[in-house]
Amino acid sequence: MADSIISTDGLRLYYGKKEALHGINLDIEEKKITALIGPSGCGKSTFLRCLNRMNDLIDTVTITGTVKFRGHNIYSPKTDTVKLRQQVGMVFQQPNPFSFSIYDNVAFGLRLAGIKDKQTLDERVEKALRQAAIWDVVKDDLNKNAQQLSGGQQQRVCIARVLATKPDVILMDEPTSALDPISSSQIEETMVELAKDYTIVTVTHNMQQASRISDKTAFFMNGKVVEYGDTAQIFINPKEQITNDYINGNFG
Ligand SMILES: Nc1ncnc2c1ncn2[C@@H]1O[C@H](COP(=O)(O)OP(=O)(O)OP(=O)(O)O)[C@@H](O)[C@H]1O
Repeated sequence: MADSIISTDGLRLYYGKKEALHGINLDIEEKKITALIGPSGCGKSTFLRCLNRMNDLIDTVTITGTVKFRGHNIYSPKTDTVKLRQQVGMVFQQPNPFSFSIYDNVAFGLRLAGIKDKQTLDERVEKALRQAAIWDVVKDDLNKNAQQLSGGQQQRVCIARVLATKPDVILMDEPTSALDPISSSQIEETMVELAKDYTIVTVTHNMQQASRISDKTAFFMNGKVVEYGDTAQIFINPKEQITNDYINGNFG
């Protein structure tokens, strides 16, 4: 059996009194792409944000159950959330570079981690931009404001910003939905390349994207996982009729 890097057990999340996740048990396999699919409002983003404690930033949220990252419950009071978010980084739907230079965007997490040495910063920034497949485009323009790049380029800088801190897991919340088709397919290629070294969990509404790039798929409905398995099995031979109906666009 493949190794899981993250596993959730009985994970429940409440916004105030409303329960949005109803006891999720899911194992995320290392160095694979896992796609979270399901109709709008079923809890995909909420679940994704539980994996690096991003929901802590919302006051009304209560969480029960466990989320283990490499065997440690990340909801333990001992967890250093800054470190956790370096290990389990996040890329959002809207590219959100800070309004400062490309270099400073990518170096941001490194400086936060206390790295000051110029040569180390230069090396790590270059490596991250290469991994995000944008080094050749920006290498002569590192001082340019990142917000002046195209949407697809901005998203790559955001991916580089996450990669710079050497995460194990990259969470992606609809990372291509705000991009044009060419930029989207380029980001997809980058995701497949990155999955050789990193674990990726991605939320997507695009069934073709999920079937093209993911290894594993979890189908969510009403705050529960209806079905989870190898992407080929989920798309070709789902166990549940409702999964089949969703994948074939009968509702959504
Ligand atoms: N900050 C919040 N406060 C209160 N309720 C919320 C909050 N964020 C999400 N919800 C509710 O939790 C449920 C799950 O939302 P979530 O955004 O996780 O779904 P989703 O599957 O990612 O949806 P979409 O595909 O539309 O992005 C929904 O009913 C939503 O209204």
